[in-house]
Amino acid sequence: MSAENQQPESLVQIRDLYKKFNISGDFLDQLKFKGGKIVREQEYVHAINGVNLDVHKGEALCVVGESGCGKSTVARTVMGLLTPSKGNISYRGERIDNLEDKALMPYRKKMQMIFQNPYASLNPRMTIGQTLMEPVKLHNPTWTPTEIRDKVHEVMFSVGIDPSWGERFAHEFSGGQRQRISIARALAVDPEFIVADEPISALDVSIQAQVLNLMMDAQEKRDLTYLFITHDLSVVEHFGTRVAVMYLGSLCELAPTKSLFAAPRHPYTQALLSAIPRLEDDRPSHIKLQGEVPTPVNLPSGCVFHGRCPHANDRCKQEIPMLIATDDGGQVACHGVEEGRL
Ligand SMILES: Nc1ncnc2c1ncn2[C@@H]1O[C@H](COP(=O)(O)OP(=O)(O)OP(=O)(O)O)[C@@H](O)[C@H]1O
Repeated sequence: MSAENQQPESLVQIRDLYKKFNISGDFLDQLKFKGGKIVREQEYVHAINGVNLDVHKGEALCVVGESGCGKSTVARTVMGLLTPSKGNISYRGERIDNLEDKALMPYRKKMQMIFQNPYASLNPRMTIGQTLMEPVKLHNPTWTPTEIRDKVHEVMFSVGIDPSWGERFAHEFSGGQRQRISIARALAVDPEFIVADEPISALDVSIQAQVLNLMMDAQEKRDLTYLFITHDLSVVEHFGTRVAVMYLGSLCELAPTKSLFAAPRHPYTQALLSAIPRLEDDRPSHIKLQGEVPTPVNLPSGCVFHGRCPHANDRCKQEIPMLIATDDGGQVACHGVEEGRL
């Protein structure tokens, strides 16, 4: 088989994933007076609703969408920080969402996470050296102190933090430097896969590009795979191999980055992209969506986007669209595209 016909290797598999959060409050909050009787009612936020997604080895898969669409919940569920309400997560074909702590250890070494806020994610009572040494020791129990120190120095150097600063505390560093240290902590255990949840959005605009370049550099040198959560489409255009677009807990489109920006298929993706300021004259005019995103407590019937979609018909109001394959190797969940109307 020629190289271009080969299927990409799937590193992480997200299957039929649902996550709902119980927001009913305590027992007394749940009691409601209805039809002359007291009844107990539970309320849920339906944060993820049937997401299927594969992360390919070596890619940077960006997940985009407006605030509250479920991006972070996908990231946290993949990392085992949240338990799926339904569905499962596999790593190289092995299910990991139901593993006990001990069985999960080898995967914790392979899978690392970088968080949005470098101020909150570093322990203020530990020196940077201690912060970086801790995971190296944990995941390499047979290593000598010299091997551990060498590894810490190597990752500090690779993220542009002087290894001689190991005795300093997190508060002695700027936001950009702290995020570099968080990246170093993730890299210190030689992971294969990194989930980065809005890793640059808390940083000054002037240093966002530096941190992004650092992550791209690390990807190339260390053969990393990223699941990159962001609301910033200009970041995606530079960083992403493929893009997954989410709306109200569902995946509406998945496509190679170039195709998505050149020819978005889903009406929601088209509206999102039309909002990016561009210099070219041929840019599509801004598509202004009607109304607000509905509440994830009471999901709309049919396509979750139908209430705001300029192309919705009766079928869209009733039937949930399935993801269908597109010519460019992507997928789109839209009745209009499937019917050839769009
Ligand atoms: N622990 C929780 N309890 C209740 N609701 C939650 C919880 N975590 C997330 N949610 C809700 O789930 C939905 C999805 O949240 P999530 O943080 O995944 O979205 P997001 O796309 O990452 O948004 P943002 O970019 O603002 O972080 C939102 O409605 C959010 O309020």
